Order: sequence, then C-alpha cells, then structure tokens
Amino acid sequence: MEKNSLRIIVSGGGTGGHIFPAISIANAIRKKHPDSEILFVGASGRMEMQRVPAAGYKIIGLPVAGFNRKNLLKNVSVLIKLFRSQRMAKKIIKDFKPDAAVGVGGYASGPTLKTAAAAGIPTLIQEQNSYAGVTNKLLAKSAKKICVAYEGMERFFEKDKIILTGNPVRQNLLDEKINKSEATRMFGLDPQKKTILIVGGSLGARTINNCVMHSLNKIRQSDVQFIWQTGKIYIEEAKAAVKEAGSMPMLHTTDFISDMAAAYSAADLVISRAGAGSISEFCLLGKPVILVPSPNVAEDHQTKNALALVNKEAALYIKDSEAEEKLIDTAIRAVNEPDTLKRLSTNITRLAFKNSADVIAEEVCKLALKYKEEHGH
Ligand SMILES: CC(=O)N[C@H]1[C@@H](OP(=O)(O)OP(=O)(O)OC[C@H]2O[C@@H](n3ccc(=O)[nH]c3=O)[C@H](O)[C@@H]2O)O[C@H](CO)[C@@H](O)[C@@H]1O
Repeated sequence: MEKNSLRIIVSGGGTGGHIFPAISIANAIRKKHPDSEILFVGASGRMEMQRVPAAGYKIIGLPVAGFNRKNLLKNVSVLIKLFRSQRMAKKIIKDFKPDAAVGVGGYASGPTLKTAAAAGIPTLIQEQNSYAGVTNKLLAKSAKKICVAYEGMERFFEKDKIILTGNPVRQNLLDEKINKSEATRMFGLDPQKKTILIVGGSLGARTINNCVMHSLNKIRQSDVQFIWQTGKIYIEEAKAAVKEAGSMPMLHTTDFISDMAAAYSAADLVISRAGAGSISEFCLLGKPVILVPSPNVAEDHQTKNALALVNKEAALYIKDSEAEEKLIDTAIRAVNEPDTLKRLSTNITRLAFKNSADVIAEEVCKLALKYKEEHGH
C-alpha cells in the first residue's frame, strides 16, 4: 500500500439522485489522489449496480431493502435482510480497511456507515435534500462531517458538523458546451421552435406522464416542441398513446435521457419533479423550471426542496394534485413569455453552488489522511 494512497468507501444509492452525487464525489477524490482505492457499497438489484461500474468503479451489493411504512408485517423480511447486510458490511470493512466512508443516503448507506463508524473509521454524510432523510438522521450522530445543500439544516444535524456545499453535479453537464441548435437536432426537433423538456426524475413520474398523455392534442396545436422522458416503467404506455394520437413530430419521447447536457441545452423551459439533484442542475445551468414535487417521497421532502426555490421566485410551482388541470397550459404560456423565462433564470442562478464535489472530496480526504496518520500507516 502506498503511503498516500487513500482507501475510501462510498455507500448509498437507490435512485439517480443518490448515485450521481456519489460518483461525482468519487471522481473528485480520484482527481486529488489518483492512486486512491475507492469501493462502492450499494443495494443489490438497484440502479447503482449498473451505473457505478459504468462509471469505472467497483461495487458490492448488500441485500438491504427499505422499511414498509404502511404494512408493518412486511418488515420481518426487511429486518432479516438488514441483519444480513450488517454482517456483510462488517466483512467489507474488515477486508477493505477504509480510511474513511462516505454515505450519500439510500438503503445501503445505513449498515455500511454504521459499521464503519463502530469500527472507528471517520464517516461523512451528504444530504441532498432540504429535509433530512431517516438514514442520514440516524447516521449523523456518529458522522464527523455532514455536507448539505440547503440552509437551515441545523434543525436536523449538529451545527458544528454541517458544511454547506451544495449537491455535486455531474461534471460533463457543466463542461459540455453543446449549442442549442445542435442539441435540438439531436432530438429530431426544429432549432427555430421553443422547446420544453419534461423530466420525471431518474425513474419517471406518473402524474407528469398522465398530463402529457391527456394533452397530446394541445401539444400538437401549441407550436411548441417537447422532449419527454417517461421513465423506464411508463415508456410502453406512453409510446402507445403517442401512436394512437397520430403523427407528432413535435414530441420526442424516450424512457431515459443519457445526454442530459444536450437536453438542457435544447430546453427553453423545463418541467420536472423536485428531486434535489435535478434542482442543483437547474441552478447551475440557470434553467427556468416548473416544479411538480412528488407527493410520494419520505416526509414530503420534494415539496420542501421546491418551496426553497419558489420562496425566492426562482421556480414556478404546481402541486401534483393540480397538475392535470394546469401543468401543460402553464408551461406553454410560460415558454412564450421571455420576461418570465429571464426572471426565473436570473433568480435560480443565484442559488447555485459551484465545485460542490471538490469541496466534499476535500473534506473526505482530510478525514482519511488524519485517520491514516493516527493509525500509523
Ligand atoms: C422518487 C424519489 O425517491 N426521488 C428522490 C431521488 O430523486 P431522483 O433519483 O429522481 O433524483 P434527482 O432529481 O435528485 O436526480 C435525478 C438525476 O437523474 C438525471 N436524469 C434524469 C432523467 C433522465 O432521463 N436522465 C438523467 O440523467 C438528472 O439529470 C439528475 O442528475 O433522489 C433525490 C435526491 O436525494 C430526492 O430529492 C428525490 O426525492
């Protein structure tokens, strides 16, 4: 083992909102310490098991699952899985011998960081949302540092541990300068027309999809064009609806957008769920956005994420329950109002945090180096 090579575990996942920041932090650690060894610990069968290896990192999956908050009886198998995950986490920590562990939220980070902290290894957690998740609240007690993206997080965490860093955003979104005409053409659309990007988070959003499916005629008559990300599980239904509606050259329908840099560049306006990662991207790119927070997430945290922007007039806001009635009309109106777009863009840009991944990586490396020093290796 080289003297300065750091050994870091990064754990968490479940959705893109946890995975992409985790990968950005790992990349930033590698940039600072190219010889560092980074191991991811995720949840078997979840999105991270594909996305992390695709980003060039090793990952081990734990059999962990989330607690069923509605049907308590179903939690027996969850407890067994948790117990097995804890045993596995212990072995991973013992074999890998990390100098620090980073938790980004999501099921796997619970057993991994708990075990790491119990073994005396310094831990850092990253909370993406404006309302702390259950796992992060539990892990906060033994964490050395807590990196957050919103003000006021001392209502959940010890003030002294908090660092306001913002959420890491994939570097290529900021680096790739693809121009609007080129980007629009990549989606088979017309560079002369206004374009609305519709995204439902990394998994897609049922309500937003329903709004689009019920407004296909309106979309056809609007003189606006749309890039519509449905999410994997809704794509067949969406494609069938579009097919039935007849020719719709102004609507590009896809289950997942790999090149978000191009999608953002093509878009004059975005319609989106209020996932924390997406919001950080809109801030950094200055994108005018209509937020439709998901009502199906823990502690309604997306509404809180959204309101943090809406209170500063940095985003338009439509409740999930009112979306069917208002969303598409509001979007078509707003995209044709240059002043509204400009105001939203100016205000949202003010909320951006730059270099978030580097700042977090710096903290992780400091913890790891100190641990190595104290443990004489
Ligand atoms: C349903 C759910 O539990 N959502 C949570 C999840 O959101 P979710 O996983 O949807 O995450 P975010 O909105 O934070 O991030 C989505 C990420 O996926 C990317 N993207 C999206 C669509 C696409 O086609 N291609 C693509 O690359 C976006 O650019 C963004 O980087 O984690 C977030 C961060 O903890 C939380 O705030 C959300 O409440």
